[in-house]
Amino acid sequence: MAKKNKVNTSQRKTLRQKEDEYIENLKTKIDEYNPKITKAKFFKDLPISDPTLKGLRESSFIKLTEIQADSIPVSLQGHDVLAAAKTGSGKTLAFLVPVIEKLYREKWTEFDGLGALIISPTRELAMQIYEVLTKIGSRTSFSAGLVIGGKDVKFELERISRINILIGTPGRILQHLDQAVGLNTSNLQMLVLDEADRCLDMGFKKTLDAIVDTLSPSRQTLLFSATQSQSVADLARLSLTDYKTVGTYDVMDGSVNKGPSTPETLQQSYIEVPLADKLDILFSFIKSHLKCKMIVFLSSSKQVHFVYETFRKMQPGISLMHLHGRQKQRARTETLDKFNRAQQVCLFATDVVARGIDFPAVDWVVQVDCPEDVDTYIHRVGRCARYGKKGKSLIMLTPQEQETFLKRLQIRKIEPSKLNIKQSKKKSIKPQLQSLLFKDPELKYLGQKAFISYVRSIYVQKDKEVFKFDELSTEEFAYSLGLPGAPKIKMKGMKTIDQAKERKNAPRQLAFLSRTNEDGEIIEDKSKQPRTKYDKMFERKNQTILSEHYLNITKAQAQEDEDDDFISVRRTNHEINESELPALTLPSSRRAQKKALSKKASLSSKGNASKVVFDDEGEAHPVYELEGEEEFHKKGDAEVQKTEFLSKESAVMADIDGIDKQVAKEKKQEKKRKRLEAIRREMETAMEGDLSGDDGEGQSVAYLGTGNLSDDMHDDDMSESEGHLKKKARTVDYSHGNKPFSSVDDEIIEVEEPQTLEDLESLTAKLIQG
Ligand SMILES: Nc1ncnc2c1ncn2[C@@H]1O[C@H](COP(=O)(O)OP(=O)(O)OP(=O)(O)O)[C@@H](O)[C@H]1O
Repeated sequence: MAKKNKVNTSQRKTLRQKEDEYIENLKTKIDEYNPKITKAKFFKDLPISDPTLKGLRESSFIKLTEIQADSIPVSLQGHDVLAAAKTGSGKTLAFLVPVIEKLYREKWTEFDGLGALIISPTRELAMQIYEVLTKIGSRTSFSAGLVIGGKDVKFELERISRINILIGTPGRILQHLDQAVGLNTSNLQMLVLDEADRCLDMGFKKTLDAIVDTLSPSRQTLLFSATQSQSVADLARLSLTDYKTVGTYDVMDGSVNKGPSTPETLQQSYIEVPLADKLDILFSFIKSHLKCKMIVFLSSSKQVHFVYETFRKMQPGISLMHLHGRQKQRARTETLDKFNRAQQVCLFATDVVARGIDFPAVDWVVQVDCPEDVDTYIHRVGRCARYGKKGKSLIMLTPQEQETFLKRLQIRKIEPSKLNIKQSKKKSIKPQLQSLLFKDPELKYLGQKAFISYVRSIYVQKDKEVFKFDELSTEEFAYSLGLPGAPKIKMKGMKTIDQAKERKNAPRQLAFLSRTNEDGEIIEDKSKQPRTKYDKMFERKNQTILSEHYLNITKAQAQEDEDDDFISVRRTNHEINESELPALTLPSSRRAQKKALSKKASLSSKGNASKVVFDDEGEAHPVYELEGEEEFHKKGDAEVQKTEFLSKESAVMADIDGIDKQVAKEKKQEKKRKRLEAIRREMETAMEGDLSGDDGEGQSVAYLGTGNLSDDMHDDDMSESEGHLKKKARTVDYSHGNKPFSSVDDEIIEVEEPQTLEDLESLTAKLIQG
């Protein structure tokens, strides 16, 4: 329902004049503000407009944090800013307030197009910034857009041209700049690079350079990060002009080191743990902190997945969640939402949430795997002890990592205290893990993947003084995950590859010779032979060998495994143990080679050509070996022996049959599961429709104050129709009604409160059309 409050021309003129005067007054106050003399304590002390102040107050932001007090006045004065401040110190507001204010002072309207661009490294962070912006900007009239996912260009073209403040991830923004004619940056007033260090770490350097290249040099740029590095300094040189530095500095040239980059309210500790005991310690830790909210960092998605799945089965007594980059955006958003609301919960995560995300009231950050560097450490622990609140962190360091990593921390003035584990609290979960993996081939598969990704992560680490690949106790580590043995891993460029090459280049026949047994017979590659039923039986009985079913799962999942070209798993048991082979060496001289290959030599090595079979103990017997008659009769009546033999054999056959049926059933179930999964995925894609182009990511465009993003992004199990039924009617004032000086006719549009991203989109469309 649209109402119209009529304002006549002269009233409008007066309002416009008042607005101009108000803005001029604001500009004077900004120019007169001397940060060296005045240090504002409250937002109200700053030269900022009433609508922003109201938005801040309504969101309970009254007092300034240090970085806000230091940087906002400088940014308001129009300088480029390079700001570094500790995690959780309030950097988001430090750049959002100047952004809103700049557009306000410029009397920006939807017709002026893009006024500010905010780039953040991850989608979660972009959403968080968007959410804060919609809160504090609720009293302004700018439109804000979030671009974090795939989208049909035509759909975006219509909307993006009317966005005033665009927030997004680097790749997505560049795509827009490349494709969307509607995204016109010629008018851009401000560029914000949030978590610049993280953007660079994630390999966005070129993308950022390309974005910066397309923007007008007259824009103002704010560059924020929690840690400083040479690459941030380089980026600053390229993207900032005549900039002011604000906040803490660490290791930059000519910079001042103002102390540790971690919050004072954070109590940090470390513990020395052999790699193979980490999960035991982690489980005990969780069990003794059931009333806490904690984030547990592991180095890869596969480890997160494995630990989450196994710990869930062992039920430590606290709600468990997991979050990593390989999950769909929808699942990630949902988990973030649930974690934020929960009070006692343990979240297993990768570094995808290490930076920037503002989790409320986290008590503990536990780093099970050593971070790649001190910056990552700082960001991880920064998920707690935010905005002056207390928090605790624990890092597990292996004896190999400990000394050097502690030194690295010390250089940055971070000195965690040592914790010792009480012997009474130590409890091994290895037997439980082994039993779980024994029973469930999928868990075993996850365990193998976790093993590989950890070993791989150590191999690829840059800091070889901390991460000592050669000192990894792989067998013990595999055992600690519940695996029967360490999967064989081949790393590109390692010795084994060279050895393989050497072997490959040797004359073929000689290579065969080197694989002959003591009898001169060639040991054939079993995998090339057709597998008999008995081979299969053996595979099933022997738990250390992959079953058919298990192999099927591994094949199916291997396709999605990015590591495959880098490393390959092979079960130890499938390998011929070279040390057990006869010590044959390749003849070195040509003469010796010729001799070795001569027919005579070959025949002499083969010995007697009569056929033999081997018993369970490996003893050779002639193929037809009849039992002595006397011995046979000693065993009892022939008829009874026959019956016994038949019943024994039929019992064996029944067993085998049972196993075969089970395998067939499992195969069928697996097929069904995959079919259902495919249908589910299709349905999801269909439901996401236009909203989600390539990978389920979303995009939204909305006028500020149109609702809470997390609500909008939240996707309940509820069906779409149910979702619509639940909508509440809500009135959104899209005019300048709340602004002290309005230049547009007051107009009220009644809209439904958005529940989902789709709702938010359609609401935006309505507003734009309106
Ligand atoms: N002036 C303020 N008054 C009250 N709370 C504030 C204020 N500024 C920020 N906060 C709160 O402090 C928390 C941390 O803020 P923010 O996420 O902006 O920190 P950050 O410096 O960006 O951290 P990180 O480096 O980890 O991204 C948030 O919950 C935010 O709401």
